[in-house]
Amino acid sequence: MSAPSVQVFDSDTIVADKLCSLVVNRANETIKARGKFFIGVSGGSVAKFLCGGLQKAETDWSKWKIFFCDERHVPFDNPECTYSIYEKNLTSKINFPKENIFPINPELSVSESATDYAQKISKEFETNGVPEFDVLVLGMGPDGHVCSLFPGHPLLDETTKVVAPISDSPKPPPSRVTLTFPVINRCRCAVFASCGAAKADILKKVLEIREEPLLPASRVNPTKGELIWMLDSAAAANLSNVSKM
Ligand SMILES: O=C1O[C@H](COP(=O)(O)O)[C@@H](O)[C@H](O)[C@H]1O
Repeated sequence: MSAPSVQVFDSDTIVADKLCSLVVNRANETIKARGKFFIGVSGGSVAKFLCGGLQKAETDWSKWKIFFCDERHVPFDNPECTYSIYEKNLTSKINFPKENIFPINPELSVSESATDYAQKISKEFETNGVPEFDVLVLGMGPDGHVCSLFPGHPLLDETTKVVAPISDSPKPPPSRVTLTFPVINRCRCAVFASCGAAKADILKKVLEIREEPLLPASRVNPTKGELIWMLDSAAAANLSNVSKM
Protein backbone atom coordinates (compact mmCIF):
# COMPACT_ATOMS: atom_id res chain seq x y z
CA MET A 1 0.00 0.00 0.00
CA SER A 2 1.16 3.54 -0.65
CA ALA A 3 1.72 5.61 2.50
CA PRO A 4 -1.23 7.81 3.43
CA SER A 5 -0.76 11.48 4.10
CA VAL A 6 -1.34 11.84 7.85
CA GLN A 7 -2.00 15.45 8.86
CA VAL A 8 -2.26 16.41 12.52
CA PHE A 9 -3.76 19.70 13.69
CA ASP A 10 -4.15 21.33 17.09
CA SER A 11 -7.91 21.01 17.39
CA ASP A 12 -11.03 19.54 15.82
CA THR A 13 -12.04 23.05 14.70
CA ILE A 14 -8.90 23.27 12.59
CA VAL A 15 -9.48 19.74 11.25
CA ALA A 16 -13.01 20.76 10.21
CA ASP A 17 -11.64 23.86 8.53
CA LYS A 18 -8.88 22.02 6.65
CA LEU A 19 -11.27 19.27 5.61
CA CYS A 20 -13.74 21.75 4.15
CA SER A 21 -10.97 23.65 2.34
CA LEU A 22 -9.68 20.43 0.81
CA VAL A 23 -13.15 19.40 -0.34
CA VAL A 24 -13.94 22.80 -1.86
CA ASN A 25 -10.56 23.01 -3.62
CA ARG A 26 -11.03 19.53 -5.07
CA ALA A 27 -14.58 20.40 -6.10
CA ASN A 28 -13.55 23.58 -7.89
CA GLU A 29 -10.61 21.90 -9.66
CA THR A 30 -12.79 18.96 -10.71
CA ILE A 31 -15.63 21.17 -11.94
CA LYS A 32 -13.11 23.15 -13.98
CA ALA A 33 -11.62 19.99 -15.46
CA ARG A 34 -14.69 17.79 -15.91
CA GLY A 35 -17.80 19.91 -15.30
CA LYS A 36 -19.18 17.89 -12.35
CA PHE A 37 -18.04 16.91 -8.88
CA PHE A 38 -19.06 13.58 -7.34
CA ILE A 39 -18.67 13.38 -3.58
CA GLY A 40 -19.65 10.74 -1.02
CA VAL A 41 -20.19 12.01 2.51
CA SER A 42 -20.40 10.19 5.83
CA GLY A 43 -22.45 10.66 8.96
CA GLY A 44 -21.36 11.15 12.57
CA SER A 45 -18.65 13.71 13.31
CA VAL A 46 -17.83 14.21 9.62
CA ALA A 47 -21.37 15.47 8.98
CA LYS A 48 -20.91 18.06 11.69
CA PHE A 49 -17.58 19.20 10.21
CA LEU A 50 -18.91 19.46 6.65
CA CYS A 51 -22.24 21.07 7.47
CA GLY A 52 -20.55 23.77 9.54
CA GLY A 53 -17.72 24.56 7.14
CA LEU A 54 -19.21 24.16 3.67
CA GLN A 55 -21.89 26.80 4.13
CA LYS A 56 -19.42 29.54 3.34
CA ALA A 57 -17.81 27.75 0.38
CA GLU A 58 -17.29 29.59 -2.86
CA THR A 59 -18.22 27.03 -5.45
CA ASP A 60 -20.80 26.27 -8.11
CA TRP A 61 -23.19 24.09 -6.11
CA SER A 62 -25.19 23.22 -9.22
CA LYS A 63 -22.25 21.07 -10.36
CA TRP A 64 -22.02 19.01 -7.16
CA LYS A 65 -23.55 15.52 -6.86
CA ILE A 66 -23.75 14.46 -3.24
CA PHE A 67 -24.08 10.78 -2.31
CA PHE A 68 -23.84 9.02 1.04
CA CYS A 69 -20.95 6.69 1.89
CA ASP A 70 -23.44 4.98 4.16
CA GLU A 71 -26.88 5.72 5.48
CA ARG A 72 -29.05 4.46 8.28
CA HIS A 73 -32.19 2.75 6.99
CA VAL A 74 -34.59 4.93 8.97
CA PRO A 75 -37.32 7.41 7.97
CA PHE A 76 -36.23 10.94 7.05
CA ASP A 77 -37.72 12.33 10.27
CA ASN A 78 -35.57 10.01 12.43
CA PRO A 79 -32.65 11.90 14.08
CA GLU A 80 -30.33 9.05 12.95
CA CYS A 81 -30.96 9.85 9.26
CA THR A 82 -27.71 11.24 7.83
CA TYR A 83 -29.41 12.73 4.75
CA SER A 84 -31.71 14.81 6.96
CA ILE A 85 -28.76 16.10 8.98
CA TYR A 86 -27.18 17.43 5.76
CA GLU A 87 -30.54 18.71 4.55
CA LYS A 88 -31.27 20.62 7.75
CA ASN A 89 -27.75 21.92 8.42
CA LEU A 90 -26.30 22.45 4.96
CA THR A 91 -28.28 22.01 1.75
CA SER A 92 -31.39 23.91 2.86
CA LYS A 93 -29.15 26.82 3.91
CA ILE A 94 -27.25 27.15 0.64
CA ASN A 95 -30.11 26.60 -1.76
CA PHE A 96 -28.53 23.35 -2.97
CA PRO A 97 -30.43 21.81 -5.93
CA LYS A 98 -32.58 19.00 -4.49
CA GLU A 99 -32.02 16.85 -7.56
CA ASN A 100 -28.24 16.79 -6.92
CA ILE A 101 -28.33 15.10 -3.51
CA PHE A 102 -29.13 11.42 -3.39
CA PRO A 103 -30.73 9.98 -0.26
CA ILE A 104 -31.56 6.29 0.00
CA ASN A 105 -35.26 5.40 -0.17
CA PRO A 106 -36.14 4.32 3.39
CA GLU A 107 -39.61 3.22 2.35
CA LEU A 108 -38.19 0.19 0.56
CA SER A 109 -36.85 -2.83 2.44
CA VAL A 110 -33.16 -2.42 3.30
CA SER A 111 -32.16 -4.83 0.57
CA GLU A 112 -34.35 -3.12 -2.08
CA SER A 113 -33.10 0.22 -0.87
CA ALA A 114 -29.47 -0.83 -1.50
CA THR A 115 -30.35 -2.07 -4.99
CA ASP A 116 -32.23 1.15 -5.69
CA TYR A 117 -29.26 3.21 -4.46
CA ALA A 118 -26.85 1.27 -6.70
CA GLN A 119 -29.14 2.07 -9.63
CA LYS A 120 -29.16 5.79 -8.76
CA ILE A 121 -25.35 5.75 -8.65
CA SER A 122 -25.10 3.87 -11.91
CA LYS A 123 -27.43 6.38 -13.61
CA GLU A 124 -25.60 9.47 -12.36
CA PHE A 125 -22.14 8.10 -13.12
CA GLU A 126 -23.36 6.67 -16.40
CA THR A 127 -21.66 3.36 -15.74
CA ASN A 128 -22.66 -0.20 -15.00
CA GLY A 129 -19.24 -0.76 -13.49
CA VAL A 130 -17.65 0.53 -10.32
CA PRO A 131 -18.05 4.33 -10.07
CA GLU A 132 -15.09 6.60 -9.51
CA PHE A 133 -15.94 9.19 -6.85
CA ASP A 134 -13.88 12.37 -6.91
CA VAL A 135 -13.81 12.56 -3.11
CA LEU A 136 -15.09 10.29 -0.35
CA VAL A 137 -15.17 11.91 3.07
CA LEU A 138 -14.91 9.14 5.63
CA GLY A 139 -15.25 8.81 9.36
CA MET A 140 -13.92 6.01 11.53
CA GLY A 141 -15.74 4.61 14.54
CA PRO A 142 -13.89 3.73 17.76
CA ASP A 143 -14.02 0.05 16.68
CA GLY A 144 -12.27 0.86 13.37
CA HIS A 145 -15.39 0.73 11.20
CA VAL A 146 -15.71 2.86 8.10
CA CYS A 147 -18.99 3.57 6.27
CA SER A 148 -21.19 0.73 7.65
CA LEU A 149 -18.41 -1.83 7.22
CA PHE A 150 -17.70 -3.30 10.65
CA PRO A 151 -14.82 -5.44 11.98
CA GLY A 152 -15.30 -9.15 11.26
CA HIS A 153 -18.40 -8.62 9.12
CA PRO A 154 -18.72 -10.65 5.87
CA LEU A 155 -19.38 -7.40 3.95
CA LEU A 156 -15.68 -6.61 4.25
CA ASP A 157 -15.13 -9.24 1.56
CA GLU A 158 -17.79 -7.98 -0.84
CA THR A 159 -16.27 -7.85 -4.31
CA THR A 160 -19.15 -7.42 -6.72
CA LYS A 161 -21.82 -5.14 -5.25
CA VAL A 162 -21.29 -1.37 -5.35
CA VAL A 163 -23.82 -0.82 -2.57
CA ALA A 164 -24.80 -3.38 0.06
CA PRO A 165 -27.51 -3.67 2.68
CA ILE A 166 -26.63 -4.56 6.25
CA SER A 167 -29.25 -5.58 8.80
CA ASP A 168 -27.02 -6.68 11.66
CA SER A 169 -24.95 -3.56 12.27
CA PRO A 170 -23.33 -3.81 15.73
CA LYS A 171 -23.81 -0.06 16.07
CA PRO A 172 -27.44 1.01 16.13
CA PRO A 173 -29.51 1.41 14.09
CA PRO A 174 -29.00 -2.18 12.84
CA SER A 175 -30.26 -1.63 9.27
CA ARG A 176 -28.10 0.41 6.95
CA VAL A 177 -27.02 0.81 3.34
CA THR A 178 -23.33 1.18 2.59
CA LEU A 179 -20.80 1.63 -0.19
CA THR A 180 -18.42 -1.34 -0.41
CA PHE A 181 -14.62 -1.58 -0.66
CA PRO A 182 -14.50 -1.95 -4.47
CA VAL A 183 -16.05 1.54 -4.70
CA ILE A 184 -14.17 3.05 -1.79
CA ASN A 185 -10.83 1.91 -3.19
CA ARG A 186 -11.57 3.18 -6.66
CA CYS A 187 -12.06 6.81 -5.63
CA ARG A 188 -9.68 9.61 -6.64
CA CYS A 189 -9.32 10.80 -3.07
CA ALA A 190 -10.41 9.31 0.26
CA VAL A 191 -10.12 11.65 3.21
CA PHE A 192 -10.73 10.64 6.81
CA ALA A 193 -11.39 13.16 9.57
CA SER A 194 -10.96 11.69 13.06
CA CYS A 195 -10.80 13.67 16.25
CA GLY A 196 -10.79 13.13 20.00
CA ALA A 197 -8.96 10.97 22.52
CA ALA A 198 -11.52 8.17 22.09
CA LYS A 199 -10.01 7.51 18.63
CA ALA A 200 -6.34 7.40 19.77
CA ASP A 201 -6.02 3.65 20.50
CA ILE A 202 -7.81 2.51 17.39
CA LEU A 203 -5.82 4.91 15.18
CA LYS A 204 -2.60 3.31 16.39
CA LYS A 205 -3.99 -0.09 15.35
CA VAL A 206 -5.40 1.13 12.03
CA LEU A 207 -2.41 3.17 10.86
CA GLU A 208 0.62 1.57 12.50
CA ILE A 209 0.04 -1.89 14.00
CA ARG A 210 -2.07 -3.10 11.05
CA GLU A 211 -2.56 -6.59 12.47
CA GLU A 212 -4.31 -9.19 10.28
CA PRO A 213 -7.22 -9.43 9.73
CA LEU A 214 -7.06 -5.76 8.90
CA LEU A 215 -9.62 -3.50 10.53
CA PRO A 216 -12.08 -1.91 8.08
CA ALA A 217 -10.43 1.52 8.20
CA SER A 218 -7.02 -0.08 7.44
CA ARG A 219 -8.48 -1.54 4.26
CA VAL A 220 -9.11 1.87 2.75
CA ASN A 221 -6.38 2.21 0.16
CA PRO A 222 -7.50 3.72 -3.13
CA THR A 223 -5.70 1.83 -5.90
CA LYS A 224 -5.03 4.90 -8.00
CA GLY A 225 -6.16 7.69 -5.71
CA GLU A 226 -4.93 9.53 -2.64
CA LEU A 227 -5.51 8.63 0.99
CA ILE A 228 -5.46 11.46 3.52
CA TRP A 229 -6.02 11.28 7.27
CA MET A 230 -6.81 14.53 9.08
CA LEU A 231 -6.48 14.19 12.84
CA ASP A 232 -6.47 16.40 15.86
CA SER A 233 -3.65 16.07 18.43
CA ALA A 234 -5.82 14.06 20.83
CA ALA A 235 -6.63 11.42 18.21
CA ALA A 236 -2.99 11.29 17.04
CA ALA A 237 -1.58 11.03 20.58
CA ASN A 238 -0.37 7.41 20.25
CA LEU A 239 1.10 7.64 16.75
CA SER A 240 4.85 7.61 16.17
CA ASN A 241 6.49 9.71 13.50
CA VAL A 242 3.77 12.25 12.88
CA SER A 243 4.35 15.91 13.24
CA LYS A 244 1.79 18.62 13.74
CA MET A 245 1.00 20.92 10.83
O1 LIG B 1 -22.20 4.96 12.25
C1 LIG B 1 -21.43 5.69 11.67
O2 LIG B 1 -20.20 5.98 12.24
C2 LIG B 1 -19.10 6.43 11.45
C3 LIG B 1 -18.12 7.09 12.41
O3 LIG B 1 -18.76 8.15 13.09
P1 LIG B 1 -17.95 9.11 14.09
O4 LIG B 1 -19.01 10.01 14.68
O5 LIG B 1 -17.31 8.23 15.12
O6 LIG B 1 -16.97 9.87 13.27
C4 LIG B 1 -19.57 7.35 10.33
O7 LIG B 1 -18.50 7.71 9.51
C5 LIG B 1 -20.66 6.64 9.53
O8 LIG B 1 -21.08 7.41 8.43
C6 LIG B 1 -21.83 6.39 10.44
O9 LIG B 1 -22.92 5.74 9.81
